Order: sequence, then structure tokens, then C-alpha cells
Amino acid sequence: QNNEGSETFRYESDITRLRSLVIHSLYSHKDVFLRELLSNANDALEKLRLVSLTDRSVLSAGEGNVTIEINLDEASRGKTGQIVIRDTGIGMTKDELTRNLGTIARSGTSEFLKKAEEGQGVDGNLIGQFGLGFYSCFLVSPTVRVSSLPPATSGNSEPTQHTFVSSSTGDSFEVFPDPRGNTLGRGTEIVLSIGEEEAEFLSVEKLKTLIEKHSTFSTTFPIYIKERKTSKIPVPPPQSPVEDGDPDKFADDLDTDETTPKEETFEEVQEESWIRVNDKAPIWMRDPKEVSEEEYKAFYQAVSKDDTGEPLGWSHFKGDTGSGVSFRAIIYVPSSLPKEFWSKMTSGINNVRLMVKRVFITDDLGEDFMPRWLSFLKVTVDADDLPLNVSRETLQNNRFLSQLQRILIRKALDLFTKLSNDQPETYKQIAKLYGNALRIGLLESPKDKVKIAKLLRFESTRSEYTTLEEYVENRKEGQKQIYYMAGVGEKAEDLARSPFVEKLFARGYEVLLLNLPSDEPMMASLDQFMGMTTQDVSKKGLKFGDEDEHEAEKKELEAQKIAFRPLIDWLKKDLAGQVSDVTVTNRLVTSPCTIIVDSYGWSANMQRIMSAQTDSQDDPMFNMMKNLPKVLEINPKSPLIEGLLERVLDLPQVEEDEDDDVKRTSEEEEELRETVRVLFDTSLVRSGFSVADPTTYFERVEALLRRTLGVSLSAKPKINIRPAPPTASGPIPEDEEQKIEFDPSNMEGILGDASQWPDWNDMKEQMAFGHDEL
Ligand SMILES: Nc1ncnc2c1ncn2[C@@H]1O[C@H](COP(=O)(O)OP(=O)(O)OP(=O)(O)O)[C@@H](O)[C@H]1O
Repeated sequence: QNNEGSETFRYESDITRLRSLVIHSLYSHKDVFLRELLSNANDALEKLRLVSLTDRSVLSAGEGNVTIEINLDEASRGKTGQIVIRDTGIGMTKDELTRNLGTIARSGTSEFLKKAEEGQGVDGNLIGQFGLGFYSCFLVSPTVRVSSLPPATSGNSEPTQHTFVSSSTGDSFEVFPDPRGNTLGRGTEIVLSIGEEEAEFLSVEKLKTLIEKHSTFSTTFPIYIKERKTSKIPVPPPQSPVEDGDPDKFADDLDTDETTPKEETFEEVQEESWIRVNDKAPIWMRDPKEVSEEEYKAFYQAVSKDDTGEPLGWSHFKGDTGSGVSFRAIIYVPSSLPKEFWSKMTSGINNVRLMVKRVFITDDLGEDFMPRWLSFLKVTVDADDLPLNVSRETLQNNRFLSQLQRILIRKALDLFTKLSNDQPETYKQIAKLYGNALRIGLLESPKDKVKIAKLLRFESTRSEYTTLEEYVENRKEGQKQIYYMAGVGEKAEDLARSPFVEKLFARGYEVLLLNLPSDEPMMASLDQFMGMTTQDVSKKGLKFGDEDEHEAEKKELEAQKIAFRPLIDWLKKDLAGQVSDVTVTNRLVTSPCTIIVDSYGWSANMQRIMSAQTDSQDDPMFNMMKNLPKVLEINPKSPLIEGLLERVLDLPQVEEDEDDDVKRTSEEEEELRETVRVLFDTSLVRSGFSVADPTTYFERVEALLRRTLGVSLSAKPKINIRPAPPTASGPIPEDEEQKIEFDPSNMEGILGDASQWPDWNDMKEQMAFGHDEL
């Protein structure tokens, strides 16, 4: 049909793709169209309310609501028809109709589409997070007609109602002035043509069920649906003319009536009435005792925009901020973390919806409203006594927000505690999903340290899943430290085999095995728990607590210190600059030695965490911490250490008081030094550190291996280096398929004359890596 003033526009290509993606991927969830359209209507009404705060006149056409009407086609005897959804919201100008529905693809659309079309992760949730919006109406309707009229404002004092028409398949749409004129007063009307296949939606009952299921939580404005009832009403009998003044005749008539009663006739009347669908108070306003589990779950799906997800737990409570504002809130613990959670943690995730007296105000309370580590919670807050025109800016200066924040944190921690006590299986999932976040919480929220510490779960040498309280319960007599070994990303079983853990483990002490990045800083910050101090077993300061009780052991250690003095002195001199001290230790079982750091220094684990931060290499603090002296601890019971001691004792005495400055060392001592270097570097690695110079380290290992195999130390590999061909010129040949035919009998033909190539040992010396300065 030709509409006057009609213009045809092409859809933006992303939009055509988005539309077909929506249609294809949601083919089996057609009913989402209603939720999406109602959510758009609700948004439009909210936008209008915001404008009305500064310009009351926009409400001249009445307060906001949404109406739904079903019109059956008579021609098809009701098998097809229309669904008409009208809102009295902000409406759209001609330009907005064109832009919002046809040409603006939101940022990130292309990327999303690419992923989706490649079939990666197009789950309901992803679509839910992206927002289906308007295009979902094509799921049920092959053509869609949208008419819209914005309110009159000073900038647009005489708006005209325009209509947008599009089919689900074409790549263009039409916009024209509505031939009916300004019928809407204000707002938007969407007309869906429902065919026989989708006829189930042409039922008031069906739509009511859908609205109750999906939209009662997310819409705050009244939704009305038109119900048509046909009822039969009795038709009053025709009045028989009664002649005045002839009562007898009338009496006669009555007599005859008694014998032949007159049949009552009925008339069918269509009664129309608007029924409010979402008339129940929103779930957060109700008494928790009266809200069913299903209702809580359904509300979670609405707030999380996740049709299938179930919350791991929730807390529904009434609160008072102390500054006189009372509120109600529901906090949900989601069952999954959004993919971008960790990367977005700093840029804020808006998971708190603030309402005032049931009217949605904002879901953007500023980046740091909820602490980052709790930003995964989905929170709905409805305050009673804030002015309706609060904005984020005015809120930020309001004590209400900071008080609300404290209460929400406390309630969230209470919820975790309750779940950990009442639903241990569910809590396991929480500990796994949010363990890292809780650890960061402990670091960032000193006030809640102890409460959070109790919520943490760990692997240990005793148990796969333990708490700090259990740890304290299981401590040995005299034990005053909570032992832990940290290694980011390492398996607990590998950590358990670390030299630092072996003795504790062998003696039956429990050691926590920590592998999350936040673990070590968290433990250091916790410092104390129920009277015990936390102790990194790779650091100085480890105490079993029963050292004094065992006189014999103590004496033995003292004796060993004296016996190993010569080795210790020799090692101190030899490793000067690399270690600050060498001591005899009884913390080892089989390992010959370990390297520990001072209690205030960084452990190997911490060094790795810090090195992974960009720029850390240039940071003087980083370099200082990294180079803090380490202590070499030797195990006097290790045969290797005993062997070393013997070798040191056997060293020929070199007279030191000769005139020349050059220190002379014997060949034996030189060899011993090489061995100790390898031992030192190896224990660095074993203790989790990295070796300063891996190439030299490997050369030393090779020398050691040569000695054991009796291979000459000076023998060199015979390798000639074939130079690369000359620098290429011209364009790179296009996809030329190169067949390399390998003929082993023609090695020289393939490689050229090997005797002409330079010897590796000659050229090695001349090679310098670097770039010539220009
Ligand atoms: N009933 C309506 N009244 C006024 N404007 C509307 C209405 N429906 C849609 N729009 C406009 O069209 C735009 C596109 O709608 P669409 O539903 O596709 O996406 P969205 O609502 O922005 O995103 P989402 O669906 O994720 O909420 C909206 O942002 C809004 O500006």
C-alpha cells in the first residue's frame, strides 16, 4: 500500500544480521517477545517520568501505563489476529523511529555477532545480557507496525505521529506520517500480526501467564489487558399494552399467562474491561514469609536477565540506614560469574538497582558503590523516604548511600555465613566461584577481616576442603602458627611436595596449600586468626612450637651447627652477595637445602606475582624487594651436604698471605665451587625462585654431566652454520605452493657445500645480540 510521505530506509547491515540471529537462535523461545516489548515500554515510561521531573507538562495526556489488546480477524474466524501493545511513554519522533529501530547498531554489536555467527557461546544468557529488544517481535510476527508520538515540549511543540513498518525478512523499512493522525496522545503503539502458527498468543490467558512469569518484576508501571466477555442477559418481555382503567382485563390476561408461560429470551452482549495484570506488590515489598521459592527464582531470572540460571542463595530484608531512610532489599548470589568479571572489576559492574517507592531510579550508583569484590551480587533496593528526583550526583553527597553500602556488605557476609552453615553443598560452589573475590575482600575491608576469614575454604595437607576454624581445632600441642605454602596456579599435591612442607607434613602438622593469586597477600594481611599467627613456610620464622621440649633434638642441632661450621663458612664466602646467611636447619627431611626469605621479604610466589605486573621491572621498590638477601638453609642429615662438608675439609690449604693480590684457588676448590653453584641454582628453582642466568646455569650442569660421563670439558661440538640466503627483494610471491622433494642421497645438492660454512665455535665469539645504533 502507498502511504503518503513514505520514505524507505535500508537497515544497517549489523541490524539485519542481529535480527536474523535473534529469529534463529530464539526460535524455540518465541514468547520472549512480550517480555522484551514490555521492558521497552517500561523504559519509555521511565524516561518520560524523568523528563516530567523538570517539565510537568509532558504528563498532560495522563499518567503512564501499558495496555495490551488482542483483535481477532473475523475473516479467519479468529484463527489469526493482531496483538496491539501501547504505552504512554516518551515516544519517538520520526527521526528516532528511524534511528532507534533501524540504523543504530550499538557498540560491540559487530563483535557479538561475529562470535554468535561462529557459533561460540550463544547461550540464552549471552543474548540476555546483550538485550534482544525490539527485534524479538519478529519471532511471532512477519510484519510489524510501530506508531509513535512524543510529548509536546518546548523544542517540539507540535509533534506528529509517525509509523514505522517492516517485515521480518526484507532489508529495508518504511517510515511515514500516520494517516490516522495523532491518535495516541503520547507514546508508542506496536501492532503485531499473528498468523495461525502463533495463534496460541491470541489468548488473553496466555498473555497474562507470560506477563506474570516474566514481567511482573521488571515493570513498575501498571499493565492492563483488555478482556472481552460475552455474556447472555435476559431480554425483558415486551410490555403488553395495558389499558388504563380496565383492571379486570389485566387480571384475565394474567390468568391466561399461567397456563402458557412465556419463554424467556436472552441476548449476547460483548463486555469489555481492562484488567490490571501486574497488580501484586513487587516481590521485594512483600513479607518474605509470603514469597515462594519459585517467585524468588523467577525474580532472579528477571534481574539477571538469565532465563535458565538459578541463584545460589538470596537474602531479603528490611533495613534502616540510621539517617532515617528505611528500605527493603533483596541480594542474590548468582550461580556464575560473567565472563568479563575479573577484567571489569575496576571499571564497575552495575548490579545494584535503586528504586524509590517502587519507582526505578538508577542502576548506576557509581563505580565504587559496591566494593569491587562484591560487585557480582545482584541487588535490588527500594528506599521509602528519598525524594523521587534524586540523581546520582545528589545521592553521592547523601549519607544514605554510604550507610546503605555498609548494611549491604554486612548482609552479604551474613548470607554467606548462613549458607555455609545451612547448605554446605551450595556453599562449596560459592567458595569455588567467589573464593578469590572473598580473599580480595579480606585485603580491602579490614573491618570485616575475621568474618571473611571464616568464610574462606582451603586445601591442605590434611583435607581437600577446610576452614581456618577447623585448622585451629586440629592444631598440635604448642603450635602457635598457621602454616601455609603458596604457589599461584600450582596443584596442591605439588605444593605438598615442596621442601618447605616436607618436614611439617612428615611430622603430621597441617599445612594450607594455597594457589590463588590473592592467597599470599591475604594471609600476610590476616596475620592473626583466633590467637594463631599465619606463617609462610618458605620464610624465616617458622616454629613447630615443641622445639624446647625435645632436649636431645635441640642438642643435636647445636652439635650439627658446630660440626658444619667449616662448610657454612666456606659457603658464606663463596655465595657472598647471593645469600646473607647460611644456616643448619632441621626443617628438611630429604632435600639437601632450601632457600628462604626474611619474614618481611617477598616469597618466591610473591616475586612471580609481582613480576607478572607490567612495568614492575622498572620499579625500584620491585627491584629492592626482589634482591633482598636470601638465606641458604642446609640439611645436616643429607648425604650430599655431608659429602660437601668432607670435600671442604679436604681442600688443600692455600696460603693467603702472599704478596700478589690475585686470589689463588686450587683446582679442587674451583670444581667444588662449580658444583655448589649448580646446587644453589637448583635449590633456587626447587624453592620456587628463578635462576638469574639460565644459560650459565645450564652450562654448569652440562660441565657436571660431562665430568660424570668422563667427557672432556673442552671438547666442542662440530657444527658449521649455513648462512641464510641474501635479503629478499620484490613482493612476496602469492601462495605459491612449494613442494620440497627430499632426497637423502643428495644432501649436498640440497644444503650446498657444508665445508664452506663457518664453524660455530669461531662465530659464537663474534656474535653480539643487539641493534646497531643509527
Ligand atoms: N516503546 C518504546 N518507546 C520509546 N522508545 C522505544 C520503545 N521501544 C524501543 N524504543 C527505542 O528503540 C531502541 C532500541 O530498542 P531495543 O529494544 O532494540 O534495544 P534497547 O531497549 O536499547 O536494548 P535492550 O533490549 O537490551 O534493553 C531503544 O533504546 C529505545 O530508544
